[in-house]
Amino acid sequence: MLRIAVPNKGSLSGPAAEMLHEAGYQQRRESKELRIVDPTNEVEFFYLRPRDIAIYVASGQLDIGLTGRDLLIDSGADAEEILPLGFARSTFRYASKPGTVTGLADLAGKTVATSYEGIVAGHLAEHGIDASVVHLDGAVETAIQLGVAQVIADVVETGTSLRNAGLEVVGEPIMQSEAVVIRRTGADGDDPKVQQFLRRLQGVLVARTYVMMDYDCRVEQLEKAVALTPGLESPTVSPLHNEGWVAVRAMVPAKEAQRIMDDLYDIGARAILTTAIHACRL
Ligand SMILES: Nc1ncnc2c1ncn2[C@@H]1O[C@H](COP(=O)(O)OP(=O)(O)OP(=O)(O)O)[C@@H](O)[C@H]1O
Ligand SMILES: O=P(O)(O)OC[C@H]1O[C@H](OP(=O)(O)OP(=O)(O)O)[C@H](O)[C@@H]1O
Ligand SMILES: [Mg+2]
Repeated sequence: MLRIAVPNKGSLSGPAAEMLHEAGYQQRRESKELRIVDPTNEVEFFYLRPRDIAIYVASGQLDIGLTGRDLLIDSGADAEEILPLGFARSTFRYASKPGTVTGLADLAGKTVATSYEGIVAGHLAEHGIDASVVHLDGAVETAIQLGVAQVIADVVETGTSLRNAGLEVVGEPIMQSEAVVIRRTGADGDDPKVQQFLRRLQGVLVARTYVMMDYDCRVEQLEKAVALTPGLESPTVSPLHNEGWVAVRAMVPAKEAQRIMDDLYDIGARAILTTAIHACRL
């Protein structure tokens, strides 16, 4: 049975459970459940604190974990990222009161408050900056106002929390994060159960980012049309009853679907339809 760690709380837990559900896995019905078995898929899910997931996976007791890239790096655990999942996207940045710190070099001698001590200590050491780090559990934006630190290092998504606290970012982002699948460093990459799990999640990612496009076009326009909709392998082209016309079917990136429909229309394609993809195995 495959043993998988899933975030039990916080920003990652809802979208992670949703993705697993879309991939056909049974999920817990109630937020207090800490472990469930999905007998049909032969998977056991452990609902753990996002911060602890890399540690469990590195210990070898669990095969796979879903967590944030920033949490993985912060933990320093012996685990590696094997699939980015495209949700909980954020940057990790320094911030301070406007005018107090203008660049990275200004951090020397300052105190940085953060919940991600591992990332910050590593980043400061890498740049040879001698600053103190104070660990806080959350809501670190307030640390400056309350005099615990002059600088914070935290997750930034929309920037609303920083703005509300009257802070501005300092320097370039320390890292870009998103939810990721992790395994123990050097674990057997060919394990068929792990491979099947990853294929299912990849199927969800494709179903979320692509749509199916169908249209009719004249044979003379086919080459131009196919250039607009090359599909993943190659589009399906079938003859229509009306001579000189063909029907074309290809997957296209959802974000570009409207632009592609306009371009197809302009070269004479008609009856252009897009439909959602519910599941997929590439
Ligand atoms: N506002 C946000 N937007 C996107 N990702 C976020 C946001 N806040 C936290 N994350 C991501 O969530 C993960 C942290 O999850 P965790 O549950 O520890 O904290 P949280 O989501 O801040 O929840 P809580 O504050 O309730 O503990 C990290 O990967 C982080 O990058
Ligand atoms: O840029 P934004 O869109 O404002 O998002 C970033 C904020 O979201 C998270 O906070 P959360 O609400 O989880 O509280 P916490 O600081 O206590 O973790 C994070 O720690 C930032 O404070
Ligand atoms: Mg938080």
